[in-house]
Amino acid sequence: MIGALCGCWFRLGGARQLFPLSPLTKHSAMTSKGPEEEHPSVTLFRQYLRIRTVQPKPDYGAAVAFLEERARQLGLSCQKVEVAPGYVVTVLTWPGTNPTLSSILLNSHTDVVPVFKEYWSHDPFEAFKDSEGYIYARGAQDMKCISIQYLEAVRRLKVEGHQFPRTIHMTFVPDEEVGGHQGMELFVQRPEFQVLRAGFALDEGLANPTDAFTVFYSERSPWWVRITSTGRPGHGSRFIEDTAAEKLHKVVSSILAFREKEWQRLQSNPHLKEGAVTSVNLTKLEGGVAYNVVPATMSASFDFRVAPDVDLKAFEEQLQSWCQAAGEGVTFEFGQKWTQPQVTPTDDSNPWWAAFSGVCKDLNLTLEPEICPAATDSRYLRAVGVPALGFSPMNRTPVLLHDHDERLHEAVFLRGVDIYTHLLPALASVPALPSES
Ligand SMILES: CSCC[C@H](NC(C)=O)C(=O)O
Ligand SMILES: [Zn+2]
Ligand SMILES: [Zn+2]
Repeated sequence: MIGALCGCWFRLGGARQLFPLSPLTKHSAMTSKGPEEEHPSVTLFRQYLRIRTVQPKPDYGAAVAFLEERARQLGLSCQKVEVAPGYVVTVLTWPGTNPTLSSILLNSHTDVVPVFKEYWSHDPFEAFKDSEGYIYARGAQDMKCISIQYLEAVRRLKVEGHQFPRTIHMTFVPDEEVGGHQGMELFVQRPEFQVLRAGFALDEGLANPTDAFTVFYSERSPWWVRITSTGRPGHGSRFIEDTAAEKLHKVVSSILAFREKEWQRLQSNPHLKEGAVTSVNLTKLEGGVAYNVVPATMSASFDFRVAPDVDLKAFEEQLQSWCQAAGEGVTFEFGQKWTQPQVTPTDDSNPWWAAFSGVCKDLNLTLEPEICPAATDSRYLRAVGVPALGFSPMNRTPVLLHDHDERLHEAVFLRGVDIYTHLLPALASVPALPSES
């Protein structure tokens, strides 16, 4: 029964027949009627979504076991690299026919962000599918869909008997949602990573509510800055001079004025996208012990996201001068400071981009190349010289990552499998680069 229906689904997803139903309202036409009719790729996706890899205590063991089983089913080798105690990077490899060429790295993270269960319409770890075909789950968009799409695209291509010159590695990494410090940041420094000889990587992007697909070619640099102001303490009833609060207020005003300037720059230029300007938010205020005690120390924490074209040395000097202008005893420290922003070229001088965008053009997909406003594991890959694109093939889909009721329509998910089924042959067949001959 399932086999017969699978055949039907595969024909629907065949080459050049991608999503023949154009408007979003036609999603329901590709919806399964009941569990017995569900596409097996969707069933696999829902199984993966049920694994509780939720921060701050992800069940990584269950995810790794799931991936090992996928490797077994697909006939792929599976390597486990423990980059820190309990933090395993799982690598599934489909060898290419020409081992002298660099490889394609398909990256996804296994962890997901926490939920506020009371705000969800369905249990976020049940992977409930409603009658229209929407799958509700934490990780449905970010980014368990992509892990399964990679696996299912590879499975289809292998079943069809394809082989490509370049090796394809699928890396499944932990810890991304808390910064990747125990995941990709360590992995790229390991000999096991060097051995992969990654020439190009795909990683996560973002859903796009329009007909177009977002693709990230760079990221803003996260700078988390804590400003500490010290001043004269005393009784809350007095006019004390040189207080910590007064000086902190000055710095906060300078930074919020800068925020306003960047916001206006974004608003007034329709060619600029959010990732192209520097953003900042005041995210923490700390200090004080009682209403009537003027504290000697107060601090403010900011989440800066610095655009990739900003001179970082000059930007740090700007921070310094805002603090100095506020008075004596105002200092800053970094909670996070990324200083290696890289841009993956999006013109035909980059053969990886030519292959990626060429497939999208053939499939009639409109791309919106942008700078990622947030930070993903792509930054670690680009920093070690691997060009990377952030791509989550979800158009006509509201951006619901990290949100309540994160969900993805099964037809969009399946179309994503089709898209990778076309992308992988092109990327894994990019001819030898000058550096490889
Ligand atoms: C800077 S480490 C934290 C990483 C996190 N990534 C995402 C995608 O939300 C962020 O940008 O805040
Ligand atoms: Zn993510
Ligand atoms: Zn995330």
